[in-house]
Amino acid sequence: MSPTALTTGLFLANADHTLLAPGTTSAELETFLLAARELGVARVCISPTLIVEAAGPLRSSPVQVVTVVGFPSGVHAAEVKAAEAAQAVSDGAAELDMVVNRGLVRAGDWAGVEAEISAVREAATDRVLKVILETAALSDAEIIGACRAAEAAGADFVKTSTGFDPAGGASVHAVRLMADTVGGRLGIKASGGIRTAAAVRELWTAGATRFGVSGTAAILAEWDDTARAASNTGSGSGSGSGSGY
Ligand SMILES: O=C[C@H](O)COP(=O)(O)O
Repeated sequence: MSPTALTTGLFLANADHTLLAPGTTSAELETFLLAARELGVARVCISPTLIVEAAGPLRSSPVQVVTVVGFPSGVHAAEVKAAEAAQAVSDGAAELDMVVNRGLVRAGDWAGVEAEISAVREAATDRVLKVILETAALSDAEIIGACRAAEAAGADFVKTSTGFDPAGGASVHAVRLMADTVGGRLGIKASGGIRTAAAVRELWTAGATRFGVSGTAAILAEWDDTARAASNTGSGSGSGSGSGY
């Protein structure tokens, strides 16, 4: 099934405009948030210690806050990730992007992977939960296993990448594999190294339903809705489900 054409509006509704650089100052955060309002993105993804501070610049705007848990390595104890998630909920995050413990994934310890995702799920029962797999550092079998564990633990999305790992970011191959495994039941967030409108369209066609992008302004600057016919010719498994999963 071909996905719905990805218009500017649909992209904005499914974009998590991202600023996760360590060392971000209050002034940089405010500039970023005001730009996010101008761009019209549905959400911003920021570091957990900045959530409370973001409330001021986002006041009276529909922009929601996404934050990260166990970021970027994922090698935190499940209890620590759960506590971090609980704090983020209390601070006002609408969505949580947790980094999975990649060592557990590579060891094939699916019960362990499911247990740590479940711990975060229980700490944030009414928030959208995404599980970052760092797909560029995993084999296909590991990606499939991690997607299944995320689904079993009650996650809402699986997400390709932190954007900070030397192994790389989102790929069409990984997104297609994730979509083939849990697409239609879980959302698929592509993130890390997505710099062009063409890349966004390609990932959408492969099955991505959400985009984590720091270069949102540059992507929008070159966006051309008349190119949407081209995005409809792919044979990916994307659900094209708008702002849902
Ligand atoms: O989670 C989102 C990523 O950190 C964004 O990566 P990027 O800066 O390469 O767009």
